[in-house]
Amino acid sequence: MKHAFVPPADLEPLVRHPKATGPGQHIGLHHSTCFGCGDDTPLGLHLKVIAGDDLSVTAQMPVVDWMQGGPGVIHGGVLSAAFDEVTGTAPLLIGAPVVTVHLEVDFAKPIPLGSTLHFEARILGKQGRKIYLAASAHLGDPEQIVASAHALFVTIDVQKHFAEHYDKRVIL
Ligand SMILES: CCCCCCCCCCCC(=O)SCCNC(=O)CCNC(=O)[C@H](O)C(C)(C)COP(=O)(O)OP(=O)(O)OC[C@H]1O[C@@H](n2cnc3c(N)ncnc32)[C@H](O)[C@@H]1OP(=O)(O)O
Repeated sequence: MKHAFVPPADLEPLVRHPKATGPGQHIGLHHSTCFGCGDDTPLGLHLKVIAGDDLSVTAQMPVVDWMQGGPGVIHGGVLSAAFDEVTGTAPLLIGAPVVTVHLEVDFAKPIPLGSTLHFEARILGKQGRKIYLAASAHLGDPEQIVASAHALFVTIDVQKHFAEHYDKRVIL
């Protein structure tokens, strides 16, 4: 698949945190009302991201009617949000809470309503606080990639980062 993103050649390698979620296990929620992974959002992606056995994760997402963009196919923004969530969860494997600073999505094929997207994301490495990831999605045949993404996240101090807006959080 053609894409423009070029990760730096001198990325530092990373290893799993000793307390990282085990392979095959669901990586815990960011929080229960997160649009990407929360259980308590009436409209949300409800993604369950599963740890791989290295620095990778997987997730599946049924493409349901409210996700429609063009007639009969997924909206590109919904797909981008799913990539954001899946790639943004993977750094928990190295014990790093992060936020997105850059996300690039390549849309290769139309993705029909009624299909199920299978995501895979992997950590490529880091440079200081910057964590680089690559991800792809298929509809059941891993050889047929329908979309791919590259993401750059920056590690944060969770308490400090969200302090200013925490009192405005939505509680359901
Ligand atoms: C309950 C648990 C929940 C845990 C939270 C989990 C939630 C995950 C949810 C899914 C993910 C999301 O949607 S997150 C929501 C969307 N994202 C955000 O709201 C982030 C908004 N941005 C920010 O708040 C800020 O930019 C920060 C905090 C990320 C970085 O600011 P900073 O701390 O001042 O650091 P700064 O020096 O600017 O940047 C650090 C390094 O990153 C580089 N950098 C920064 N931005 C970019 C960029 N767009 N493209 C390239 N590089 C960039 C800088 O050059 C620098 O590199 P160098 O000079 O060091 O080389």
